[in-house]
Parts: sequence; C-alpha cells; structure tokens
Amino acid sequence: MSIYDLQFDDYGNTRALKVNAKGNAVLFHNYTNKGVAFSDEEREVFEISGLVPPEVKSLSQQVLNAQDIIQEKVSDFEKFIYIRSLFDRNVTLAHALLSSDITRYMSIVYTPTVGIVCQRFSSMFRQGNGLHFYPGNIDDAEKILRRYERADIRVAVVTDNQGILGIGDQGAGGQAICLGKLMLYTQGAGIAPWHCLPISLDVGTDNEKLLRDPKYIGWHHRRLTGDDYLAFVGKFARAFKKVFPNALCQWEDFSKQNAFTVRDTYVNDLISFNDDIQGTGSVTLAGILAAMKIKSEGLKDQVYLIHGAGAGGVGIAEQIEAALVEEGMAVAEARARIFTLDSRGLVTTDRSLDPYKEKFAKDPGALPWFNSSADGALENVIEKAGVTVLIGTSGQHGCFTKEVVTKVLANTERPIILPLSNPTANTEAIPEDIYNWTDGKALVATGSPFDPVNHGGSEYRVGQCNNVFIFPGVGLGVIASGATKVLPSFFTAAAHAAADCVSSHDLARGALFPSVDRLQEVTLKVAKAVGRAAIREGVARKCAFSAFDHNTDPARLDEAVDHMIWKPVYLPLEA
Ligand SMILES: NC(=O)c1ccc[n+]([C@@H]2O[C@H](COP(=O)([O-])OP(=O)(O)OC[C@H]3O[C@@H](n4cnc5c(N)ncnc54)[C@H](O)[C@@H]3O)[C@@H](O)[C@H]2O)c1
Ligand SMILES: O=C(O)C[C@H](O)C(=O)O
Ligand SMILES: [Mn+2]
Repeated sequence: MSIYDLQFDDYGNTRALKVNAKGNAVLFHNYTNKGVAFSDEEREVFEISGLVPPEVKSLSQQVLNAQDIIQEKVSDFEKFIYIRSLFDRNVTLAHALLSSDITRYMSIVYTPTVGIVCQRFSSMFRQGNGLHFYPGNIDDAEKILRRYERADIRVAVVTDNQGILGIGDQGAGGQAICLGKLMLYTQGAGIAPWHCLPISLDVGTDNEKLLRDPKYIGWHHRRLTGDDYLAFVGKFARAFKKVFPNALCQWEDFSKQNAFTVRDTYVNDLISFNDDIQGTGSVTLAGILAAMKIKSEGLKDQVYLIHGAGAGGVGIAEQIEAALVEEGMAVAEARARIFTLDSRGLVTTDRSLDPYKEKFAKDPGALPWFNSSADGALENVIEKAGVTVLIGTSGQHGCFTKEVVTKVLANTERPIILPLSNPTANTEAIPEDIYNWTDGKALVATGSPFDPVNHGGSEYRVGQCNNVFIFPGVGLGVIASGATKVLPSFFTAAAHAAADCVSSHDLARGALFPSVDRLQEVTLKVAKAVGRAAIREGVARKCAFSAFDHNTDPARLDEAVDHMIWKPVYLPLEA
C-alpha cells in the first residue's frame, strides 16, 4: 500500500502528492520527505512536529548545505554515495542539488564515476530503487511490476549488465547505469523520478572476479545463454508490455552479441530502442553535423572510419548511412564511405562475421589497396581510404596514437576525431594530445567529460559526444507524442535538433556540442523534433499520460512538451 497518490494537471505533470500517512512514514519516504523544509503547517497536519528540529529551512538552503558536504568528500565515489543516499532520503533535494550544477554532478551520478559504482555494487548496496529480475523471480515479473502501477511508470531503463560502458560484464552492478540514465531523464526531460524505473535483467555473470567473490549479491551463476537467455528476456518483455503498455523501454549496455537481436525482436512490440546503438548513432551524427559547419563541408564529402564495430560502432555506421541517404545518396555509395574495424582490423566479407557486422563489411575485391588482412590495420585504412572522420567505440585506451591521428590530418585540414569510449580510462586518446599532435586543427569530442584544453594560446572546450544529449529527448518526445513505436527517423531528427543547439560561440571554441549545463534546453528541442517526426510518420496518438490530445498538431505538441517538465521543487502535500 503506497502512502501517496500522485495528483496530475492536464499536461500529466505532478502538481501535488496526496499523502495518506503521518509522522515517520512521511519523513522516511523519499518522495514525500522534505526534511527541515516541512512548513509549520505540514508539521502540524502530518504529525511531524517534534520529529525534526524547529528551524524551517528552504530548499535552496538545503542545497547549499548538501553542496558543502559533497565538497568535503575526497573521492568521486564518496560523492556518489552521498548523492545516492540523498536520493533515497529526499528525491526532490537530490534532484535540486543535481540541477544546481549539472555539469559537475553529472560526472558523479553518470559517466565516468558510475563505472566505479557498477564495479563496487556488492559492497555499497544499501537500498533498492529499481528491480532485479533473475531466474528465481522472472516468472513473477508481472506481479512484481504491478507494485509500481500507481507510480505511473513512463520510462524504464533496462540492462542485462553484460556490456557496461567499456568495462564489460558487471553482473548485478549494471543497475547503477540504469539509475544514472534515469536521473538524467529527470534532469533533462523533466520526467519525475517516480515515473522512472531502473531494471536489471540478472541472467548471471561470466565475470570471473564476481563469480569468485563471496560478497557478490547478484545471481551467483554463469550467464544464461541461447534459448534460455532469450526466453528470460521474453518473459520480461511480455510482463512489461502487459503492465506498462504505454511506457518506453530503453535497452542499455547489452553486449553486442544480444544488443541487436533484443532490439530487433521487440522494436514493433514494445515502445523501445537500444541506447548504445541508436542513441550513440544519433549523438555522433549531431557532432559531425556541427563539425560540418566549421569545415563548411557536407556529410557526403567525408570518409568515415569507426574503430570498434560493436553496438555503438555499428549504430553510428547505421545512422551516418541513414543521414547520407536522406541527403540523396544511394545506399551502396553511402556504405562505401563508411569503414568499420574490430579487434582483427578492417571488417571484410571474406571472414566469418557476426550478423550485425555484415552490413558494413567491405568486399576486399573492391578495394584495390587491400591484398591481405595486414592491409586492414588502422593506419593503413586511414591512409588508403582517405579517412577524414575517425570515431572510437572500441573501449581500447590509447589506441588513437599520434601516428594514427596525424594520418587523418594528412587527408584533411580539419580532421574530426571522436574518441567516444567510456569511462575516461578507456578513451582512445585524450583531447590535449590530439590538439598537440594536430596543432589545434582537429575537431574533437569525447564520450567522457574532459576539462578545456589550452593550446597555442587558445582555449578549446571539449564537447561531450555522449548519448545523454539524445535519449532523454527521445524519451520525452515519444511520451508526449504518444508514439506507438520508436522509429529510426526519430534519431536523425534528434541529431539535427542537437546539432542546431551548438552556438557559433561554441563552434568558435572548437566545441561540437553545447555545454552540459544546457542539457534541459537541448533535451526539449530534441523532444519536439522527435514528437514532430512521430506525427509525420503517423505513429503519434493521444498521450496516455495526460489529458491533452495533440497527435496531429506540432504546435500543441510543443506546448505539451514544455508543460510536462517536472522541476525539483517541493510539491504541495495534500492530506
Ligand atoms: N559516447 C557515447 O555516447 C557512447 C555510447 C555507447 C558506447 N560508448 C563506448 O563505446 C565503447 C564500446 O561500447 P559498445 O557498447 O559498442 O561495446 P561492444 O562490445 O559492443 O563493442 C566494442 C567493439 O570494439 C571492438 N574492439 C575491441 N578491441 C578492439 C581493438 N583492439 N581494436 C579495434 N576494435 C576493437 C570489438 O570487436 C567490438 O566490436 C565503450 O567504451 C562505451 O563506453 C560510448
Ligand atoms: O553511459 C554512457 O556514458 C554512454 C554510453 O551509453 C556508454 O555505454 O558508454
Ligand atoms: Mn551505454
């Protein structure tokens, strides 16, 4: 029995909480708790008087206090634990803190610190915010999901924990990623925290360290594979659809072996997408589009090399191809400009390939310079194919060496170099080195955050090419437009919207992305672009979460998006 009922306005935004509890129950629930910010009247009505100290403080005073405490924590991991505990005690205060300096706090609740959190999950677990399905409870998935029905779930971020950032299988610990992504749904898209559900599909782990660790709290078995794995995901998907037919399901950090299969199996069945494939493709296209403004060139003038042909890499290739085709290029011609490499070098049709790699595999017979697999090495492909855009999604630290980067510089005056692998320790090259090697000519953006770089008397701001600029807006656009499915065109629209947010001031400093403090502004633009795409494609319908019908009218959709935003300020509590 929940102690609160959400009270909505016509736009589906929460305007108040109706609380059917008193005393400590109100204080100990992170949605209703205000700590020392309960007003005198609330202290009276909800029998809190005496349970908190006498002085009434404002939310902004509480935020200042929290900032001071975080300042004293020595490591980012400690800072995470503090923010997380705040989230568990008082979700409004936690989000008010995050939005007081989103640039600073995003690097703690999200990339890169969240990587450490996933790795230490078993020793830091205190309280659950999300769901853990495992073979022992998956048959009860529907019953378990129904416990969240009153929260009116709008977005779930779901991981099977196998492809966490660039650090691989993290067992049950992957759920920290889901929570981090959802915190950014709240920060960017204003989707209130109660509408967000992090879900771990704990099908076991093949991480030897975790399997040997007696403290490990996940399902202590090797991973389910093959039909057992697919049946498990199927049970989850069916239950999710039954309980939350209108909610968005974001698949996150599945390993490449399953990421494409799971996405494609449910793309027409659930309102779903894969963030690593599609969100990453979209954000990377956004960065390239911004770079085109600096270079005064077109997408069709570039040759693309993607180092790391996994979920992110192939997603980027698909998105670049879609954008080239939209500009009028034939599919074969577009594909010919995109080279993918994996740990064995250039992906070619003459070797045995996982199906997801086939589309971008090159026919060696069609490449006059390719005689043996040695010719598929990174530097050689850059030189022979004339690569102008180099993208890293390999998770391999330092593999964009000076030799590699200067090879791209030999092909173009302003090479585009995007080391996208996360967390920071996995990045293919650090921006400072890239600017030094290219004398500031490279156009750089990274997956993890980096400080600005001084080079030759100029300061370069390193844009963050991270799908955070895409997924919250896709989610809000889908929810607001009532889209019945998530289509590829949404991600092209999202990329253009994000690229349009890069100001001339940003471009003058070499930045291919807006600064993170503009996350919400960018997200709303992306959401509107996505909602319009849904209307254009004929998949919009009445939004299930509001009283507002706007399924054919872009102007009304914009209005809905602007009004669906939950802000981290205390809600009125109604008795
Ligand atoms: N910036 C972003 O928004 C973003 C989004 C998604 C993924 N990523 C990052 O990209 C990286 C990969 O993620 P993923 O989900 O695609 O993983 P993945 O496992 O699906 O793909 C990794 C790919 O890298 C290839 N690879 C491994 N070693 C290599 C080597 N030495 N040389 C060339 N290729 C090699 C593998 O063959 C595989 O194809 C991670 O570090 C992740 O954090 C960043
Ligand atoms: O989580 C991130 O920071 C981006 C991306 O989804 C990743 O897997 O690296
Ligand atoms: Mn991811």
